[in-house]
Order: sequence, then C-alpha cells, then structure tokens
Amino acid sequence: MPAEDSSRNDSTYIDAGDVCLETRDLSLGYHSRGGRRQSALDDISLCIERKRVTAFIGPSGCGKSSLLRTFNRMTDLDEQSRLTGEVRLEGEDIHARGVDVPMLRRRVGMVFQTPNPFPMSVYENVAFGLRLVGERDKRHLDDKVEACLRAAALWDEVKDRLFDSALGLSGGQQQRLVIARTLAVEPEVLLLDEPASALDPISTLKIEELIRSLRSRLTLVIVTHNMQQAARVSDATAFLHDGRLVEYAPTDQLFTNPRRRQTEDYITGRFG
Ligand SMILES: Nc1ncnc2c1ncn2[C@@H]1O[C@H](COP(=O)(O)OP(=O)(O)OP(=O)(O)O)[C@@H](O)[C@H]1O
Repeated sequence: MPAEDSSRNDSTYIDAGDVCLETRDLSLGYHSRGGRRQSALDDISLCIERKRVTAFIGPSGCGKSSLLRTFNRMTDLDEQSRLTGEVRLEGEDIHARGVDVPMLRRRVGMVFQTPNPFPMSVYENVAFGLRLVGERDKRHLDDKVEACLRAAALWDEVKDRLFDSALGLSGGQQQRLVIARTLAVEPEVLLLDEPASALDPISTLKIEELIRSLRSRLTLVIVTHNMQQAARVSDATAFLHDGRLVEYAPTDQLFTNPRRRQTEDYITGRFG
C-alpha cells in the first residue's frame, strides 16, 4: 500500500525552463439555472512539460475535460462558468488583458472525441487553416498540405484522393485529418479530448503512434478514460478526482508506484 504523502502535487520534478503550461490555484465552477454553483475544478496547480505527452485520467465527471478546456479558454464559451486562479502559457497569463483569444487558440489547438472534418475535400480541410493565416501561394499550399498530412501519418492513405470529400474517410482517418488540419497553423500545444474513444482498436493504435511521434514538435495533453492508453502514450500522468488533483507524476511512477492510496485504488480498478 502506498504511503500517504501530504506534499503538494506541484510538478517539482519538472525543470522551470521546461514548463510550457502552468496552472496556479485554478478553480472552475458552473452555475446552474437555479443559481446553484457546481465546482468542476478545485484549486489545481500543476505544470505541463514542453514537448512531452501529459495525460489526465480519473473517473467520469472528475474534471479532466474542464481542465483541458481552460488551456485555450474554451471554458469562456460557457457563460455559466466561473474561473479563478491562473493559467500560464510560456509564462504568460492567458487571461491577461489584451490577450488575443483566437491567436491563443491557434497556439493551443484542440481535437475532440468525435472527428469533425469540414464537409469539403481532404486537401481543403488542411488548406483551410493555412489560408486563414494568409497562405495564398498554390505551391506553398501544396507543400504544406502534404507536410501536415505526412506529420499526421495520413499522407500514404490519402495522396490519391486529396480532392475527394473528407467525409468519405474512415473515422480514424478523419481524426488524423483533423489533427493535420490543426497542425497546419503550427500550434505549440495540442489538446486531445478522448481522441480515440470513438475509434476501433487499429485506428486507436494509429492515433497513439501519432501522438508519440508528434511530441518531437509540440506539447501534447490528452484526456483519456483508458488507463492503458495513458500508460502507453504519456510521459506524465495527472490523476484527478472530484475536481482535485490527487497525484501527478511521471507515468511509469504513477502506474507502478503511486504515492496516494486513492490513485492506487483507481488504477487497480477498485473504484471509478
Ligand atoms: N457546461 C457545463 N455546465 C455545467 N456543468 C458542467 C459543464 N461542463 C462540465 N460540467 C460539470 O463539471 C464536472 C466536471 O466535468 P468534466 O466534463 O470536466 O469531467 P470529465 O472528467 O471530463 O468527465 P467525463 O470523463 O465523463 O467526460 C461534472 O460534474 C460536470 O457535470
């Protein structure tokens, strides 16, 4: 049984120079119509290491997606949400006055559970983001579309059907296309909210391989219900319960030698 450790889960093992994202005393609540306040995140302080994969695990409703969504201010879209504390990207407060939120969301891209390609061709899905950032030159566009599709491990499967509808791709291919589209605007961080939970095992494996390969170019944060998946893809894992950060550690350590009993109970399937 792990010894109870009362020290904060404050990511002290991460070198300050390697921190990409940081939350300080972050709390998030949602106000229901009846005026009741439901707490989703409670006083979370953690650092996310640059160019690593960090996984958030925990039982349903523990706040994983909410925490992920604070990193690019997606929680702003919910008028009922109230956030206190800080989120810092490369040391800068993302809620500071004057922060350009669309630019923040380019820097911190997001991929959701259900693949959501645009109803246009494979090529246009990726070119869309590039055009948005002002790319007009046809040759540059072609080169960049190919590079993004290669980075998303999709090029070989779609190179002969670039101008077919993206909606004709399989679910796994669509999800890799969405990742290619996100990569087109060169984000520094990629947030993935259960990116493989709607996919079959082979497509899931491809997404996992892709996630591992992308860490050489950007920082990834993944929410997953699947503990084996967290163990396979991530370098660090945060276990949340009831809106609190229970334990945060290098993935090997968290799964083989958890410091908290609650973590051990969860990873051994005693609850959740
Ligand atoms: N838009 C919202 N309005 C009101 N309450 C919300 C909203 N989004 C989330 N919540 C509540 O906040 C808490 C945390 O939800 P969240 O979706 O972040 O958890 P989760 O761990 O990602 O859950 P799951 O694994 O089921 O997706 C839950 O109690 C949830 O009901």
